[in-house]
Amino acid sequence: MPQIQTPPRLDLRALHRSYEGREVVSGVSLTIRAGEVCCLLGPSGCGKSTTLRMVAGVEHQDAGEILVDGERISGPGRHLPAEKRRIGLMFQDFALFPHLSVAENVAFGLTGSRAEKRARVEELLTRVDLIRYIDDYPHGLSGGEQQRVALARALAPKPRVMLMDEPFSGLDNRLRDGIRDQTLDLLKEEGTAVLLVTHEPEEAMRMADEIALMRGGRIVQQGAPYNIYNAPVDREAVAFFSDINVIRGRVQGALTETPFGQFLAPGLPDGAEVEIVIRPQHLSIDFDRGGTGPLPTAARGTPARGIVQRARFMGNESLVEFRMDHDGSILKATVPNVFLPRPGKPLWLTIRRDRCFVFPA
Ligand SMILES: Nc1ncnc2c1ncn2[C@@H]1O[C@H](COP(=O)(O)OP(=O)(O)OP(=O)(O)O)[C@@H](O)[C@H]1O
Repeated sequence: MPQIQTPPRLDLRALHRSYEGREVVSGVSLTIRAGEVCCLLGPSGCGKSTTLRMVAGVEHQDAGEILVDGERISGPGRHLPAEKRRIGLMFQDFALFPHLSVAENVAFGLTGSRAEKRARVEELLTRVDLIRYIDDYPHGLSGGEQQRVALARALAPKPRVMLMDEPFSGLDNRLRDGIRDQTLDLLKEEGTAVLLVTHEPEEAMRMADEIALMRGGRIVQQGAPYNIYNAPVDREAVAFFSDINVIRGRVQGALTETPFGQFLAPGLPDGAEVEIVIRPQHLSIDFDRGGTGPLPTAARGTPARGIVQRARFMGNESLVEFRMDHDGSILKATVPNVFLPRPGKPLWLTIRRDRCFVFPA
């Protein structure tokens, strides 16, 4: 039997957009299936919101196509207006209509009989746990409750695609996690394809099935959060998720010699400069034993000595900064719980070789 492939719910093909001669979105392509959440993650100004606005239909791309369920809704010679796209929107300043009740807000975009509308409103308000406020007005609700009403309103007409731009950034930290989880559950149940824009790595890791890492108008890497975190494409991709340490070396015979031992540098020519990038939590600290450190191992390589510059307690871990004997560079290590050695103390560092990333400099 031939397999019938359903097209992705949302399919962006090589979108481009320039303002005043400057390209701010350069060839963005991605697909999202029904029930999946894709996060566009990147620093401010990298073109995330512009991409979202093109999908919403409030802005037109200069080139490229947008398809929903295989139907071209925007491309050369065709631009379905925003209100015909069946795309839901949820933005940071989600303003509910203050003069309409909670029920009227949720029913706003609905068509059908009174009874049908009422049934859908009740269904959604029950699912966001706000049915008791159905006849109240928005001003009486907390920020988090208003946010959930906004979510119910956006989902009420059963949009095929939901666009969310930093939807949780106005909420305080304690509320945010709960609302994120509830939102995610509801989006999954509804089977909507979600394109969510954020500049916060934690939000992307928490929400996304897939992350598209954006920089300078381009998607530089795309994949499951685990893969983006553990197999980053370049130094900036590592640095976007955490503090980093960089150890420099030069390639000789596909190997790079460093004070921490040799590293493989496959495919790089002799003489090439490389950067070995490692996160602070993957450095280990060991005591000085009269001028020597721990014995070298295959997993952790050779130890190198550094002098503690400062140590700070960060809540569930401690951050220790070292000035390294071999080149005076600063390396940072984090350790769980409390470890606060005095400045000036010599200690030895080893690095988890399976957690190092080697990039050409
Ligand atoms: N209407 C416009 N006219 C001119 N330049 C614009 C316009 N809209 C956006 N830009 C520029 O395009 C670039 C990308 O903006 P965009 O809002 O897409 O970035 P972003 O990644 O969403 O950032 P942020 O998170 O800060 O919104 C920025 O340099 C911005 O100044």
